[in-house]
Amino acid sequence: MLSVKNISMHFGGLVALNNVNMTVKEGEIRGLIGPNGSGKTTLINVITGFYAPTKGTVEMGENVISGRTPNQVAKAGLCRTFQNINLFSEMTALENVVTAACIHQKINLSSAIFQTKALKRQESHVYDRARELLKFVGLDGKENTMATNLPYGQQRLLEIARALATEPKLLLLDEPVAGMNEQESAEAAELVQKLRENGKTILLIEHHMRFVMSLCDSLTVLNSGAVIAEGVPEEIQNNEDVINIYLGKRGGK
Ligand SMILES: Nc1ncnc2c1ncn2[C@@H]1O[C@H](COP(=O)(O)OP(=O)(O)OP(=O)(O)O)[C@@H](O)[C@H]1O
Repeated sequence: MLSVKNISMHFGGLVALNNVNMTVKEGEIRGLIGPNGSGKTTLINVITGFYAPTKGTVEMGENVISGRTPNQVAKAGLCRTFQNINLFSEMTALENVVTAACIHQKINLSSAIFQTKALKRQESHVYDRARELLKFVGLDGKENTMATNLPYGQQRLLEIARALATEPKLLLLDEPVAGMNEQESAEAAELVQKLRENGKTILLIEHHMRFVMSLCDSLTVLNSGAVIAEGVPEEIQNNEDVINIYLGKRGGK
């Protein structure tokens, strides 16, 4: 579904990514791990169109998406959540999801001015879908709560609902459980499982090793901008290079 081909990214003289290759298969949960500064965020920014790579291509199915804008990438079926919460804090939970859903709506000027029946039908469909998504992530009853007034764990769930509103084929979750307590991360793990059962393909960047190892079908490990290992969680846990550069350092929490 997603193919990262020979991607390099240079910032001046600094080589943040060096010839990275990665394939994410339809329906899988792929983990992307690596120590701080290994290039995970840079790779995500390349995949989602925030950076144009110095070299290489990113493809979604048959389409080349590298070099396109984040909006165009979202329209091609790839949506992300952010490491730091990136919600519209002065909007309600429902409004946050509705706003994201609008990228798929084709509203022409005359129907907006004349408030046609078709437009009203479209609007009511968007609101229904947004309510459904809030329920799916466990936020039913919170529709009218301001995003900023939700507890931290629920704000992260709202981010996921908002990403889902763009109907992505591939959902990219950037450190979804960062800052969550154990109970919240267990709930987030259940949600990610539920997403997979619903046919979503997921690329997950996360430092929380137990979360990653229990959820992912396969993992890609980056170190100093290069892929040093790929495989199922058990292979990665037993890979000596990985143990030395990453799990060993962090004690595999
Ligand atoms: N916009 C930028 N300009 C210059 N250097 C950058 C930029 N973004 C990232 N880098 C550098 O690229 C390298 C990879 O950083 P990156 O943030 O991608 O790593 P990471 O694996 O996501 O780290 P973390 O786990 O701490 O988020 C680092 O040396 C970083 O300083």
